[in-house]
Amino acid sequence: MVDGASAQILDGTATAAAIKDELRERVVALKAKGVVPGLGTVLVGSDPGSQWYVAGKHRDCAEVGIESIRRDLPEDVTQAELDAVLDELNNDPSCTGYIVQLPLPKHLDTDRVLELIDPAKDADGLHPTNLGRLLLNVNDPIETSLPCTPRGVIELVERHGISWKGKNVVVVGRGITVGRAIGPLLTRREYNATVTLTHTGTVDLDAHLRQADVIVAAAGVPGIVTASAVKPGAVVLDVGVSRVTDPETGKSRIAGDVADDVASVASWISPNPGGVGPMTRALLLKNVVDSAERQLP
Ligand SMILES: Nc1nc2c(c(=O)[nH]1)N[C@@H](CN(C=O)c1ccc(C(=O)N[C@@H](CCC(=O)O)C(=O)O)cc1)CN2
Repeated sequence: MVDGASAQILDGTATAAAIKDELRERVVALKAKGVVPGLGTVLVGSDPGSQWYVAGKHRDCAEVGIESIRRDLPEDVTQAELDAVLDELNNDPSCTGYIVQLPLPKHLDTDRVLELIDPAKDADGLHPTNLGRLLLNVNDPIETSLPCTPRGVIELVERHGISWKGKNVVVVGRGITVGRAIGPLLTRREYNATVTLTHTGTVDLDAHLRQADVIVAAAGVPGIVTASAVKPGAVVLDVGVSRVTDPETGKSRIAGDVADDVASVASWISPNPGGVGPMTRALLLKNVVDSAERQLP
């Protein structure tokens, strides 16, 4: 965008609401065939952000008719006690899929926890088997869950009539939930994008960004993507979530990875909040419904 114009909005709130409407109908059809989808959540500790996300997941489930099971554990839960809860959910037939809210307190072993989730019940798509299947491309068509945020980013763009085909995509951030997982998806023949994975150690990040038709900013570094590094007309997705304290008000707020002035250069931009976050939640529900449908005889 140029001449004082502002980018169009990739509206995650409205798109997530449309996805939930579709899921509601699919849940009704599943129940008519005797399959009741149920999402479990495991929350350790009392981090306000994590509590808010988990409460949101249960509200979302109620909205579309998915049953939900909640396991809230104290901050000082032992690894053995947590392992036992995972074992219980793995063996609970009413729980068709579940997630462990991340991050976990430091004394717990996140890799072990993700490995203990039954891959068939891994609603986040973060079990090593499921991430491996994504890399090996055996999960195409989808047979087990794919990570929710990458799926959310892809659908948010497509549902605004924008094709990924032939696009040069620059991803910023190498985390497991977004950065590392989105490349293997977007390079599938179905999307045919070309993906460059950059990160906070990349030399001359801005030079990479200037080549991008689409930027997926998921580094968790407030304002790392600035207008001067964005090609006019690029599509920009802000996935970053950092909590910062406003020096003027003293209040805490969410800061994304994309600086405000990028809206004057990009053609489309996802707001934050209201962009990728609601899509992450909607795609979690979609993972649960997809996996319940795979259980149909
Ligand atoms: N097990 C997982 N843990 C975490 C994941 C995940 O996908 N699986 N992602 C994030 C947290 N997250 C979901 O769990 C999440 C983050 C943000 C939002 C969201 O809707 N955000 C709102 C703004 C919220 C606010 O103002 O605080 C928005 O973007 O509009 C949903 C889900 C880390 N952990």
